[in-house]
Amino acid sequence: MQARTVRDYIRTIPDFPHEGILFRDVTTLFADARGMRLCVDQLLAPFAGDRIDAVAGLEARGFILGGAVAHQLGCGFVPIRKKGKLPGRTFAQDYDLEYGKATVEVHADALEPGARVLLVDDLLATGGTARAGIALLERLGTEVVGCAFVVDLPDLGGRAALEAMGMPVHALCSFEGG
Ligand SMILES: O=P(O)(O)OC[C@H]1O[C@H](OP(=O)(O)OP(=O)(O)O)[C@H](O)[C@@H]1O
Ligand SMILES: Nc1ncnc2[nH]cnc12
Repeated sequence: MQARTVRDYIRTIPDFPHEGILFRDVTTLFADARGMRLCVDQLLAPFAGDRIDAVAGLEARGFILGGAVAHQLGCGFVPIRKKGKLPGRTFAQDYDLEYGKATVEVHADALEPGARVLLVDDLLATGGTARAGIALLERLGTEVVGCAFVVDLPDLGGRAALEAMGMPVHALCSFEGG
């Protein structure tokens, strides 16, 4: 039977990358033409009436979605990368992950102050990555109009943390229990 919803295309792999983690694998969603189309359309739907000047995506899976969303909107794409990958002058932000610690960076001249930016990633877990991305975008003087994710893991608290900051959060599906 044909998969119907975005959630149906996502594969769960237990114990990756560590024992006890249920890894929600979006490669099976991205590999499907209809799945990708559903993702891009649904990620944008709540922001249809908003002015969006740019899309920012979080490395790595947020690049795949963010590029497609930016193309659909007809605006530019700004990568928020793991430490040490961007060649120009950067701002950096440390953060905690569900399984580890990391640092993300953005080019200091990536966007004009006042630009209205949509932040895109594949998955929201603790929200540490998204909060680091928002902090970088705000350091550039931009306004983050919202965050759009394919997957929310509500038990890990990311949505609650973002909403407590007053950030609009849009997720296409959720998995209870991590
Ligand atoms: O809400 P959080 O707890 O911060 O977790 C969510 C982040 O974790 C995953 O990326 P990961 O850091 O595994 O990097 P990758 O996309 O480069 O594999 C996912 O793609 C999000 O970016
Ligand atoms: N459970 C999970 N599945 C996929 N990516 C993740 N990033 C953080 N937690 C994850």
